[in-house]
Amino acid sequence: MSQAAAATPESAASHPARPPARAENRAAVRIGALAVGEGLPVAVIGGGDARWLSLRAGHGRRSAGEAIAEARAGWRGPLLVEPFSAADLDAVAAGADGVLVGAAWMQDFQLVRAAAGLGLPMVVQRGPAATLDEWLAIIDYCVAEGNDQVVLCESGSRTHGSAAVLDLALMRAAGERSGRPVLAALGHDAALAGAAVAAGADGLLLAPDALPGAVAAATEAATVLATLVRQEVPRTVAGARAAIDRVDAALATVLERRATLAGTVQRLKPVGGFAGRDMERERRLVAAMAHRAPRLGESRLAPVMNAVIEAGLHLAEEERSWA
Ligand SMILES: O=C(O)C(=O)C[C@]1(C(=O)O)C=C[C@@H](O)C=C1
Repeated sequence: MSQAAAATPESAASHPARPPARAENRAAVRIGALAVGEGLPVAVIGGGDARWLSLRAGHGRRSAGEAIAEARAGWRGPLLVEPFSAADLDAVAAGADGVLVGAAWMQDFQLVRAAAGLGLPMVVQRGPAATLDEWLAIIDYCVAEGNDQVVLCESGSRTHGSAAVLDLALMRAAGERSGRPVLAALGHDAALAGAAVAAGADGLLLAPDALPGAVAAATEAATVLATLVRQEVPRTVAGARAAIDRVDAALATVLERRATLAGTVQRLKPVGGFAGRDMERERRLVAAMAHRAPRLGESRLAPVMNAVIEAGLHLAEEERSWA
């Protein structure tokens, strides 16, 4: 660390916090072409990565075969299906890539066993009053049927008759204790997508009819935020490039935001733009950044930040309203 960096007030005294190291790549479960639990990216089910269909929604009045065929007609990717009863299981086996065990019937052991017997991957939602032990016990029912492909999905507890409250600590504990991938069921609202990703969700489950805005917000959290809060260790060129693409997505988001803020400073300063350049301020911000990027260090960061700052100043001059 240089003396200048040590003297910089913006810089933290201690080392920057590392994203939590979580047991990535632990026991990935494949749902069709989608691998859940293989690290990043976090899967968005009910979004671009996979769809799901609930036969419960129709209370068994609709033919399972027809409903699955209809879902398949509009979607070629991975499809999860939640059966209404054992009568649906043949159609599920024929047309689905995985079975969703809904929160309402997590403890219908007969149906869970029969569904597990299909051999398809199982996504097991936690019943609204189920404890962690009761939830994890469902894995044993599946394994007893010879089905080891289990993903756990936290879908919330009911408190005082209100909407379900997602328990992200429980989701995390379920992942750690079981060594299985975990999902967070967000319903129609992606407001907790970032929190779920930070808490270690391997995937987000949105309602089948979630609006595009919610899908976009969940996808953004799964891509951009996940990169900032989770570590990944790719082992192939393709994997490393995919990881770089995610980092670049985060970098672009941050660069755009920085350019906007730099433009604000130009408008507010007595002398803005290149004419008002403050090299001492630039030196100090590079020194502060070197704390978070110690291997790059000040000497490598300085030209990068010079380019970033100059791009911001050019943009501000183009959009000149401060002059
Ligand atoms: O902080 C300022 O005074 C700015 O104008 C912003 C900014 C920057 O982009 O960070 C740009 C030019 C200055 O030389 C220093 C910093």
